[in-house]
This record gives sequence, C-alpha cells and structure tokens, in this order.
Amino acid sequence: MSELLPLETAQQRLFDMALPMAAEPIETRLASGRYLAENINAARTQPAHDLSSLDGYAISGDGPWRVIGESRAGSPFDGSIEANQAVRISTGAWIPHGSDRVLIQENAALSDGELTITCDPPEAGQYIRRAGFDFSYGDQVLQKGTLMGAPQIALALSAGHNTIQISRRPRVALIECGDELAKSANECATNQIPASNNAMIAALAEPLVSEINLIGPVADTMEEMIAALDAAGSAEIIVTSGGASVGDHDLVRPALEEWGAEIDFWKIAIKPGKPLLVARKNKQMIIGLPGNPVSSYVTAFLFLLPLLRQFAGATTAKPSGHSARITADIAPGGTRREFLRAIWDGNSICPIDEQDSSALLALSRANALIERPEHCRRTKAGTDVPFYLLQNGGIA
Ligand SMILES: Nc1nc2c(c(=O)[nH]1)N[C@H]1C(S)=C(S)[C@@H](COP(=O)(O)OP(=O)(O)OC[C@H]3O[C@@H](n4cnc5c(N)ncnc54)[C@H](O)[C@@H]3O)O[C@H]1N2
Ligand code: MOO
Repeated sequence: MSELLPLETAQQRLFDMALPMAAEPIETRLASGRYLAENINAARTQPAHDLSSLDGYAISGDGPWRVIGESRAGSPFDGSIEANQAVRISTGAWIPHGSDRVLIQENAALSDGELTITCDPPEAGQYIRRAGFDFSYGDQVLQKGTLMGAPQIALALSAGHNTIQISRRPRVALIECGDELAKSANECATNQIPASNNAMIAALAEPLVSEINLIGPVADTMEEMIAALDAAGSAEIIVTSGGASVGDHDLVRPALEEWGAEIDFWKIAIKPGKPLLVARKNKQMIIGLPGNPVSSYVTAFLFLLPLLRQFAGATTAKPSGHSARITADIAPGGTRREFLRAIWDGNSICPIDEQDSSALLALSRANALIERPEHCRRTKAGTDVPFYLLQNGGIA
C-alpha cells in the first residue's frame, strides 16, 4: 500500500471500477454536452432529392432557353423540362426532371422570358447537390459514446430524430475537510483559509454530473468525517478533498475504513497529487483528492473528470494530449511524473515559474499542464514537450 502507483495503473484501476449509467431519452436540441447512449441511424435521406446549391436557372440543352416556371425551396416545379427550356431555381430547391445543370444568375441574362448565357456554359452536374450525398436512409451517422455538440445536434435532427437516447449522468457529493477552512470567504479569521476546493471541483465537474451535493467544510474528527460520508446519501461518486496525507489530522483514510469502505489504492507517483486515494463502498465510489488546491485541481483533471466521462458513457474519457516547443529551460525532475502549470500561446508553451501546489494565482494564469516523465533531465528551451490544455477538461 505504501508504494506509489504509476499514473496509468492508477487511472486504469479507477476506470475499471466505473459503472455505466442507464440511458434516458432527451430532446435532441437539449443534448449539448451529453454522451450518446445509442448508435444513430438516419431515418431519412439528406438531401432527399437532387437540389440546386445556388440561385439561378435549371437548364436543359445548350440554349438560349425559355423560362417556363419556378422551383423554390419547399415548392418544387411541377413537371419536367425539355431541351432549351429553363426553370428559375433557388438555393436548396429541387432540380426539375429533365435538367442536369444550373446556370447561376450572375452568368445569365433574361430578356422577354428568353434566357441567354454571358460566359462559359456550366458543366453537367454543376451546382447540383445529389440526393443522399450527405447521408442516406439507414446510414449510421453517429456512434454510441459520441459527445453531442452543435454539429451532432444538427446532424441528429437532419437524420430525423427529435429525441435521442443519452447516458444519465452520475450524482456527486463533494466533501471538503479541514479545521482551518472558513465556510465564508468574507468571514475568514487569520488562522483560517477560505474553503475553495469544493467550489473549484464543482465548476470542473458540473457539465458531467446530474446533481452536486456540497458538504462541509468538515472538521478533522472521525465523527464529523463519518457524518459527512453519510450525508453523501445515494451519490454514485463521493469526492473528498484534504486530509488525504499522512499527518495526525489527515483522517480521510481511517474515516473511510471506519465507515465500511474498502481502499483500492492510496498514493500515486505524480506531482502534484501524490496522496490521491480511491475506495469503494458497495456501489459508491470514493475519490480522495489531496487538499492543496493545485493538487486537487490536477488530480480532478486526470482522474475525476475522466471517471465522470466514463460513467456518462464517453468513448474517449482521458484528456487529449498535445505537443509544443517550450520557451524556457525546465529544471531536472524528480521521482514522480510531473504536471507543470504552463501558458500555451497557440504556438509554443511557457512553464510558469511558481509551481507550488498551493499557488492559486499561478494556476489561474495557466491554460495548460506540461507532462514530464519521472527522473527527467534538464529540458532545454526549444524542445518539444507533451502537454494538456486545461480548457473544457482537456477534451478537444
Ligand atoms: N510528511 C509528509 N507530509 C506531506 C506529505 C507527505 O508525503 N509526507 N504529502 C504532501 C502532499 S504531496 C500533499 S499534496 C499534501 C496534501 O495533504 P492533505 O490531502 O492531507 O491536505 P491537507 O493537509 O488537509 O491540506 C493541504 C493544504 O491545502 C489546504 N486546503 C485543504 N482543503 C482545502 C479547501 N477545501 N479549500 C482550500 N484550501 C484547502 C489546507 O489548508 C492546506 O494548506 O500533504 C503534504 N504533506
Ligand atoms: O503531491 Mo502534493 O500534491 O506534491 O503537493
């Protein structure tokens, strides 16, 4: 138990414990940020008919052409056209039978109902969107586990689905622990510190959960800790912060054991975030985050958010990695994998000088985490390094 678990082993052990949530129906237009619980097959063909992609004239033959009617989006021309006939057509309107090309109005002259061309003639098929070129009836257009965003919502609606099945999101209880924590940031004695971890973790987790129960601050006693765990009720995931380390007043682990939870692992080989703890009691999972705010943030980013995505049925749970050149040397690393707060400017990445695990000002300036392997040598400016973007929980 005292060995530090490598990052990937710890992540895998945590993800293996996730219980997939049931599916529920949702109006497609409200599905932004949710994960699909089903494959979506097209219930219609798009476009359903050959359409014009520009405003002009659907023509047949080499011209000049007689304009014999109009095809508007939603009101197709009733009939078919013959050689040297044309139909006025708007963008998105049906190509009439008998026409195989569109003359755009900028290249046409109309006089007394007779249409002539003012430049090279269009080629067959030009400015025509063929029926089914986007998708056809029965095609699988979206895969189970996809994160629904604006394009996916539009696609599901175009494919004929007002309602889709998405995964339920877990209920989460957040417990922050420590005698020194003041509940109100306005009323904080000099021997206290305003409690900020619960609010920070809630802000990170909010898009991925159905309910957040904020508990605490909880005093460093076994009775209060156990009462707080009881207060988590039926939350599928309980997240504690603070009290995870080895001090006399770090009670999360003994309180969890006393409460009846089974510890799966404690302490991992990353910096910040070493005292991370994972436990379970029946179907409830408990993640004990370290109290230092930056350690809490980094472990929430690397463990809690991927776990929540896993619960919510995501295909991709872990944050996406990137690579960029560093603009300053980085000193040799230690025995743990390090995650350095950094600023990425869209081109290169600059590690922030202040890397203390309590430094919130530095964390709030950062938009990225540089990942450094264990026992890393000095890294020279100009070297490519792997990093994660913090925005959107690291999901591209
Ligand atoms: N002798 C050792 N000491 C420590 C070790 C170790 O291995 N040996 N590990 C260190 C590491 S690494 C970390 S990280 C911290 C984490 O300890 P805890 O999880 O027990 O956190 P606390 O001691 O309760 O708090 C640490 C720090 O963070 C502040 N804090 C806590 N909760 C909140 C909150 N909700 N909002 C704002 N700030 C919070 C707290 O006041 C402390 O300053 O342990 C090292 N020690
Ligand atoms: O791991 Mo602690 O999180 O180094 O500060």
